Amino acid sequence: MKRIVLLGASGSIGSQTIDVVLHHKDEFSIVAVSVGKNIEKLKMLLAKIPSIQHVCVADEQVKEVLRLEYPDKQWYSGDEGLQALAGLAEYDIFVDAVVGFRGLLPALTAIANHKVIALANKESLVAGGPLVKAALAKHQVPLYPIDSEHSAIFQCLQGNTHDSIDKLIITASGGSFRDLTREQLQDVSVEAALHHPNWNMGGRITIDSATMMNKGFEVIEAHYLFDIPYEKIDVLIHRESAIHSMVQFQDHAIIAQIGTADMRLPIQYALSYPQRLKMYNDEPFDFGKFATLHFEPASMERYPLLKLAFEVGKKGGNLGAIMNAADEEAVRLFLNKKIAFLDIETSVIKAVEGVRFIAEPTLQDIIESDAAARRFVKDMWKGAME
Ligand SMILES: NC(=O)C1=CN([C@@H]2O[C@H](COP(=O)(O)OP(=O)(O)OC[C@H]3O[C@@H](n4cnc5c(N)ncnc54)[C@H](OP(=O)(O)O)[C@@H]3O)[C@@H](O)[C@H]2O)C=CC1
Ligand SMILES: CC(=O)[C@@H](O)[C@H](O)COP(=O)(O)O
Ligand SMILES: [Mn+2]
Repeated sequence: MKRIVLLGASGSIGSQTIDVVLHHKDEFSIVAVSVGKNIEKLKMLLAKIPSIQHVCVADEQVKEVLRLEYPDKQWYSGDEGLQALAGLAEYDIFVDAVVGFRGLLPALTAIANHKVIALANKESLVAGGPLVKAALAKHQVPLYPIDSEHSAIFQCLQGNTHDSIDKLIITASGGSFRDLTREQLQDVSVEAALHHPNWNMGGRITIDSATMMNKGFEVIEAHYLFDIPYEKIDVLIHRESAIHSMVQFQDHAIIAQIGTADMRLPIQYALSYPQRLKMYNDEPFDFGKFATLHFEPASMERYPLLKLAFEVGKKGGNLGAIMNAADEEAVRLFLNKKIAFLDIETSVIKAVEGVRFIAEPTLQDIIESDAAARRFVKDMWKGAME
């Protein structure tokens, strides 16, 4: 029985992780969860999953109220609470499914605590890739990707050596606005942006898919996860999201992982690796629904944030932290209808140019760069927020 600590239990990945766990009760149990503000969902989880002993919520006062209601649980709050869950002794797998930069410190704590990492929180690698890699090596801890493309690549690599890889081919749906020109992006709505063609996900990542910031993050994530130089990572637009990514080998063989657009497979594989468990929904991929698959190289002109991510990845330093933080703030402003869709790109590009570059950042530098990039974007749009 593998015991799981799950950050972000109320979110899209969190909910699907719980679904996987509850369908494999002999394999997994959840001992700790965190949510942000969704207390209704938390109460539902506590009623349904008695094995949960430790609970973290975002707000300290909310925690105190819940402590009185559920005195048999251990309660935590805020970012310190997330780290406390990561540092618990009695568990096996740390599932990082909280959104944003706040996933980084708990990931580092869980690694230092010698727990197996199942990583959905790609921001940890975008902002702190070298720190995460160094910690994994130091503590000899495995990390399994949950992100669908990286799970696909991880699956394609099974049984193949690193030196046999020619390149990674990361597929991209193109996002909510893939059929619009850049001119047509001027005044698109939040509601339209939140309508992803193939996946049902949290708000931030859905907007990131539309700007292709998500794909840029995934390029950096792949660079760190698989130790592959940026020159050997391609992005291919594939509208159907049937092929979740591919690896081209030295002999030009290409291995692809195909499946329904359903995160329960990558989540389950990260939890059960190296085993493959039965998928309980019994809805295997239906080739009849995918008679034609489309492929097209991703245009760097159409998607400037994808271009920026390659540049940021190659320059390294604190630029990943700056890019992620600026994007987090800009997406929040867009979702709150304070800025327009294309202002997200402007915010991120200007923050990457404007916030001080540090070539070899410490963890403290990364934390400060994150804060500086957020201030930069807030200052940029001060007028819009009043
Ligand atoms: N959704 C997907 O299919 C995929 C997601 N990912 C990655 O997985 C991660 C999670 O994404 P997703 O599940 O879509 O996101 P969601 O927005 O659906 O969920 C985010 C989770 O983080 C919690 N959270 C938000 N703010 C805070 C806070 N201030 N303090 C503590 N917890 C907080 C939310 O809590 P609450 O709602 O209670 O406020 C929720 O549990 C991201 O890093 C994303 O990039 C990667 C691949 C696919
Ligand atoms: C499900 C998943 O892994 C997301 O990151 C997904 O990749 C988003 O789709 P696109 O970024 O390809 O639009
Ligand atoms: Mn992905």
